Amino acid sequence: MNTVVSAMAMDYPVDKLCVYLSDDGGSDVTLNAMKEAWRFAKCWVPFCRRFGVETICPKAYFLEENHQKKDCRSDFLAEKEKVKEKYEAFKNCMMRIREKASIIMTNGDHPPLVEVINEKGMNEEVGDGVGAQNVQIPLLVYVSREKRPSLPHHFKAGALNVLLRVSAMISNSPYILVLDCDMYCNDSSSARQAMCFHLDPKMSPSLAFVQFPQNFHNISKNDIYNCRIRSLFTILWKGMDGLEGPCLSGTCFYIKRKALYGSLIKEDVDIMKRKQCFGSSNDFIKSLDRHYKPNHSNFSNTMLFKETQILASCAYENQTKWGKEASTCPKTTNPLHSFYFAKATNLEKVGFLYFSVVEDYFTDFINLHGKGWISVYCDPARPAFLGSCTTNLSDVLVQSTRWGSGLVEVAISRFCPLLHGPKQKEKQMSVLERMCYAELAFFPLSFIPLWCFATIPQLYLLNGIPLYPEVSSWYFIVFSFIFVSSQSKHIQEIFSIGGSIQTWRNEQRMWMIKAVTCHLYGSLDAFMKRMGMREANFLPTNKAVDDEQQLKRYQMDILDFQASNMLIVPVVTLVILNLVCLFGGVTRMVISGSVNEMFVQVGLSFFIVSMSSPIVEGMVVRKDKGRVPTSVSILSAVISMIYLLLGSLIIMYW
Ligand SMILES: O=c1ccn([C@@H]2O[C@H](COP(=O)(O)OP(=O)(O)O[C@H]3O[C@H](CO)[C@@H](O)[C@H](O)[C@H]3O)[C@@H](O)[C@H]2O)c(=O)[nH]1
Ligand SMILES: [Mn+2]
Repeated sequence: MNTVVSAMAMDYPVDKLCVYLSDDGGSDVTLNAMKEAWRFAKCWVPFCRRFGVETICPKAYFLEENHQKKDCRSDFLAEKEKVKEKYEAFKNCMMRIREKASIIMTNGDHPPLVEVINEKGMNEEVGDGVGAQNVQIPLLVYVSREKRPSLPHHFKAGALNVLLRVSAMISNSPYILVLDCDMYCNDSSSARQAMCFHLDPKMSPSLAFVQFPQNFHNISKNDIYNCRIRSLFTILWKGMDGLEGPCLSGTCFYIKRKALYGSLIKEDVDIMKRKQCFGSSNDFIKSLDRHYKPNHSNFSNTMLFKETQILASCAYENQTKWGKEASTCPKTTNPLHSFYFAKATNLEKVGFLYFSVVEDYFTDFINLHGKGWISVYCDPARPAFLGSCTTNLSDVLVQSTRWGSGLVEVAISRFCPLLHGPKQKEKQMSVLERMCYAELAFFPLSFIPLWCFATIPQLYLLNGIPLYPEVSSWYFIVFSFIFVSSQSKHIQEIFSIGGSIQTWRNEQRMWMIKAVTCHLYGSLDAFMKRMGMREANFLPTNKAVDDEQQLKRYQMDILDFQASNMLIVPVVTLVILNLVCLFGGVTRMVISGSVNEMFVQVGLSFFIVSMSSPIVEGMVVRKDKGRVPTSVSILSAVISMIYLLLGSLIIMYW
């Protein structure tokens, strides 16, 4: 509800701002809460506007109240007290709504419901005090699309497409801000900032979206899990901004509605063709017209109401081009065949695309940048939006697995960024921009070299067999140059944004952990999907923190190893393996005096072990609930022993 209220309080003409909330759970709790939020907005919005409040998210505003610069105007103080009271009442109301609700299982089986929130149906107990009755606030709309267990709903992309259609009927604004439910607006001027780009006559015709970085309000001091995804938002996106613009990042972007509709909105396209593409709704087709002005005061009008229900139904997208295209390709196992098929047909596709669970990346690559649109990165000093980051290892790994799976899925499909090209007459993406997309799609495959580096040199080290050049050899310089330069690049990047050596260690560690777990599983998942052995799924990240202890550990920068065995065991196994080999290898090296030959292997193991010190600590020193469970340590030790034993036997007798 803070997301909703903060969006409504943005500094933008009231009649041009409409807020839609998509409730995939289809729950009464959300709808009732929204009605209360609307009521609270009636005093919050005028308050923000009148006093130029910067922190427009009420929760954040009242939390930081004590740190604000003192504004002592008496009318402000009086008003603020009143608003605060209302806010408390609003909070209590939320509690009551939540308590009243029985345990609702969102079973993914409910009809569509679109409702414009307004006075009607509200039990009138307010009306006093602040921001009297007749204040104008932005329109607020609740949208819950139809869901049926047997029909695919395409996760977030599906929800966004329903929002696109429904909003076309009610407000049809040409620019849309997309926000995840775990983010809120932190700067009232972000819409105006974005419009500076969208209305710039030079770039406007080809500009598809303005991307803001994802920032988080709950990141711990040292960011042990690298939740801020530093390399994307501070390096890669800025670099791409120098080409044709950053990649769509799922949230915090202002997109041009037209960019998502494709080329079929050109005026000369006939209506039948449009219907084939956009579906059968006449009203929706009408909304594509440049001069169409919806009239939402008409919403009570049953016709409009009925139309939105149809647009939010499961069946609406059948035989249309919403989100798909991939399905029009005949099933074939020959990737080259399907690749050429795609080139030949290159069908129009509209909205957010369904092919991959990283709908943002894929939609952008195929439909936006892939079609010659550009984007802009806007990273103002005051974060425009703030979100909740994942605060425990388990969530981080689950989320990264999903990303890994979605990206590799694209990399190994006919949409592979290195192969897929647009039609001749469309504008081509530059080679460099394309390489950025390829790097994103392929990076999860780094699990292959990382697994090798973490297991093979160690096995040979233990057996006293050198694999790398001796320190005195010239080739040694090549190896050390690569290692040192890549690490210095990383360190330089971090220092340039004011990070510390601690940040560098955390990022290195998380990179290794993710590579050996998430990226391995994500890639396997993608390969299995490709072979038809698995269906797409989207595990949303936790939205509520219910383990206080866990949160405390996060805030104290202590790793929390409460996660499924599947995610933890590979990591612990590799750490034990490296510890054992480092110990054995160094002993052997000292005894036989083979420092010269074994230096690189010892160095590699030492590097891995030193980066993993918190894991070793979690195994042997810590006693709290977040430590590495003893059963995991034992299992991992057994696995690494088996590996070393079998490996050594093979080396000896091969
Ligand atoms: O079936 C679904 C699944 C998700 N969502 C929404 O999608 C958003 C993102 O989901 P979340 O669970 O927060 O996932 P994250 O891993 O935090 O999301 C990141 O990764 C996604 C792609 O995997 C991007 O779309 C997001 O913008 C990006 O923040 C949320 O608002 C969800 O409500 C739906 O509406 N329907
Ligand atoms: Mn999220």
